[in-house]
Order: sequence, then C-alpha cells, then structure tokens
Amino acid sequence: MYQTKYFQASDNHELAKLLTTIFSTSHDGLAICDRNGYVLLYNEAYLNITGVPADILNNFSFMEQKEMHLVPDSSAVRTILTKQTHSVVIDYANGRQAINTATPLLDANQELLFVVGNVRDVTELNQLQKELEETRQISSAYQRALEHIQTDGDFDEQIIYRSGLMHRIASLAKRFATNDSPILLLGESGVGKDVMANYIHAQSGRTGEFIKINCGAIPEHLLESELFGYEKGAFTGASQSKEGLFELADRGTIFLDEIGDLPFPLQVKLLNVLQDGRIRRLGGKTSRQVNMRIIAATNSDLEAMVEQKRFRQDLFYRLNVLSLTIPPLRERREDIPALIFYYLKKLEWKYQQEMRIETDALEALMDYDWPGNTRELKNVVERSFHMCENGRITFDQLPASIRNTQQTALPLQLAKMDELLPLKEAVERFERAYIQRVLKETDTMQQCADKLQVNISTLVRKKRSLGIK
Ligand SMILES: Nc1ncnc2c1ncn2[C@@H]1O[C@H](COP(=O)(O)OP(=O)(O)OP(=O)(O)O)[C@@H](O)[C@H]1O
Repeated sequence: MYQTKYFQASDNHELAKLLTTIFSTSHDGLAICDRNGYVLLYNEAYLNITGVPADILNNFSFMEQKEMHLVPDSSAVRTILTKQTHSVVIDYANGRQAINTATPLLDANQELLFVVGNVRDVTELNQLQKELEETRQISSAYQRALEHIQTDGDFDEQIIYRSGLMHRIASLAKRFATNDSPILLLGESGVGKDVMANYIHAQSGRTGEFIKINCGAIPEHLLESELFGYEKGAFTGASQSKEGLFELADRGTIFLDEIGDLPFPLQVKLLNVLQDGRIRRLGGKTSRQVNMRIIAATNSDLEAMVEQKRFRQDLFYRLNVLSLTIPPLRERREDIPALIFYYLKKLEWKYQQEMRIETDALEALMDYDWPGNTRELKNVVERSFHMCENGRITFDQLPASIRNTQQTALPLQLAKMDELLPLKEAVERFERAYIQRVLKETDTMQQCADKLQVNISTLVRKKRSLGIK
C-alpha cells in the first residue's frame, strides 16, 4: 500500500470506515478467512461473481465448500495448506469465470492468521475474446462463401458446401459429368438432388438443354405423351404432332425427379430408351436416336421397392450404374453456416439491406437437425430475415422448433435409452441430468433451488449424492 504525506486517519474507527467502504465498493470479489478456512468477511461482489450463496459462506469453510463441490476449486484452500500465495482460474457453476487469488497473512512466528482472497471476474473479457474469434470465423466463412459465389457466377446453379463429405460428392459428380451413363441421385427430400442434377449438367459440357420432369406430379396417361411426344392423330385431341421431353433434351440432360413414382408400364419404356438411346413418339412408325444424358432422383428406398415388385429390377440396375447419395444436412453440419451466409447474402442483395446474425442464433441453427434439410434451412433464413429488427437476426426470432432443440434433447435422450435400468438408477440419471441443466441455465445456486422449488440445502445434498461437480 502506498500512502502520501497527507493521509492521517484520526482514529481506528475512521480507518475501519474507510477500509469498509473500499471493501464493499470493490468490483473484485473479496473474502477473508481464518486459518481453518472459515469466512470472516466478504463483499457483495464475491457473492455475485462466485454465485456461492451467503448462507453457504456463513456456515461452511472453504474446505467444506470444496469438498461438497459447491466450488470447483479454491485458492484459499491451497494457501491454507502451503502458506503461499496461489492463483487459480475457476469456472463457477453460474457460468462466470474468475481469477481467484489467495494471499496469506502471517504472524511474527510465520503462523497463518488470515487468508485474503481476491476474485477477479474475467467472464466478459473471455466472452469478448470468444466473440471476436467467432466473428473472425464467421467473417471468414462469409468471405469464403462470397468467393465461391463470385467465382462460380450464377446464383441458382450453386452448390454451397464446406464439408469434406460434400466436397467428395461434388468431385465425384464432376467426374461423372463428363460421360454419358445414367446417374441416380439418392437422398432425403430437400438435400439438393435437384441442385446436383443442374450442377452435373453444367459441368458436362453438353450444349443442349437441361429438362426436368417430376414423374410423380403428372398423371400416368399424360406422362407418356410428355416424355415421348406424339404424332398427329395418335389419340383423340392430337391435332398436331408434338416433340416429347426426351427429344427436347437432345444433346442435353433430362432429369427424372421422383423416379420411384414412374408408373410400371413406363418403366419398361424407359428401360428400352436407356438400352438403345432411341425413342418413338406415340402413334409414330419410326424411332429416332436421341443423345441425352439421363439423371434420375428419388428419396424413396428403390431397393425396397424392387423387393416389393413396385420398381423393375432391370431398370434399377440400369439407372444405378453411377449413383450419388447426398447425405442429410445433420450429417454435414459444417455446411450449415456456409448455406446460411449464402442465403443471407442473396437476400441482402435482393432487398439492399445488411443483415447480421447473432452468435447464439447461429449456434441454435447449427445444433438443429433439419428434417427438411436445405429446403427448410432456406425457408428459416428467409423468414428470419423478414422478421428481424435492426438488421440483426436474434435467437428469439427463430422458430420455436429450433429454439426448443435444447429443451427436447433431454426426454429424447431418455427415450433413446435402450438398456433397462433399475428404477432407482434411472431416476438418479434423470435427476443428475436435470439438475445439471438447470444449474447451467441459472446464475446462482439460490436461483437454481428456486427454479427446482427445493431449498438450497436440499440442492446441496442432492448435488453431493449425485456427484454433480
Ligand atoms: N448445396 C446446396 N447449395 C445451395 N442450395 C441448395 C443446396 N442444396 C439444396 N439447396 C436448395 O435447397 C432447396 C431444396 O433443394 P432440392 O430441390 O435440390 O432438393 P431435393 O433433394 O431435390 O428435394 P426433393 O427430393 O424434395 O425434390 C432448393 O431451394 C435448393 O436451391
């Protein structure tokens, strides 16, 4: 301590008052204990930073608090044992992180009188550092997404990915693109089969058109004439002849989406086209050669359909020469931020409005399982873009299904428990997980006890018996 020549405390009372003011207004937590670790004095900041409730400090020594796992560590305990100054970084149960320093005060015989503990909250500092790091990562993801968008040009033909898994699939697609064999694209709805088909066509160097038809969306009797075309008079109403989609796709690509819905009679016809590359219009007498690439896609289990005799085995083998399975988004989570930034960028350009996404919102989007895959993600980003205020997408604006991922995780995990346990153990597991979750969501033990509607000593006992640190 430094003292100027002007300092003169008139008596001990005045000095005590001065020290009390310093003690109670300090932003650092301060706690003084005796040689047995019993707390003698502490300030408000100590309670706020550590989250240890006053009645615990008043009744339990630092050793007992550590033993009961009320605090993860204690520099005071180390100082009592060694009579040396100790500093430790502690992550308290309330989520705060602090540098906890204990200094011994020794008497003339080098015996320990008191330990002075100082707790400096570094949560915000670390949080700022973490956010800075995240912002750096986000902006580099942004940058990479932008570079990708800029180099590949047309927005609508983009396949956005960052995962190694998609990288391998896209490389394979690029290799497949250059030959003429049929390609079968498999994967859940919304994973990007359509986008992949477009990409393959764009990479193929084929000069003709990319023609898409959804085999499940057109009634059977129309589908045949759509695909093969017809000659004048082929059926009532055929007043003129018309080219079919196969012919239109000459020198290009035809994309048969939902191939599993192709009616059985048409499956034979498609097989013939695949075998000889020739088509004959309805009512036509001659067939003509077409040079088209066939890409088929489905989210059904075609092999199961073959077994159930709902899909021809020979056609399945013919289509399945080159197949690509696009994994669901939840199996390639690195793609999620890249897709989010890609869609945000598109919207920013369209609406000429800058948009930022807060870290916790981004984290929630990355944790979510996306049953509707990229299609669902695109809709969520678009909805959030329009709902947000002040150019920031926040966690609260996300759909409830995404916000609740964390909350539903616990019952789901329990639902997935396949071993049968004695009831007592099962209840204990649940209690442990539940208390840990509420501890995470609250700042102090008191708040946690209030949420659980138990008193704090019950909570302390439970934590101890369940081995919660
Ligand atoms: N890798 C990707 N990059 C950019 N956009 C994507 C990507 N994957 C999917 N999308 C977008 O997600 C939406 C759904 O994709 P797509 O229609 O290709 O899925 P799908 O697998 O063909 O679905 P379905 O089986 O229902 O037809 C589209 O708007 C598409 O632009």
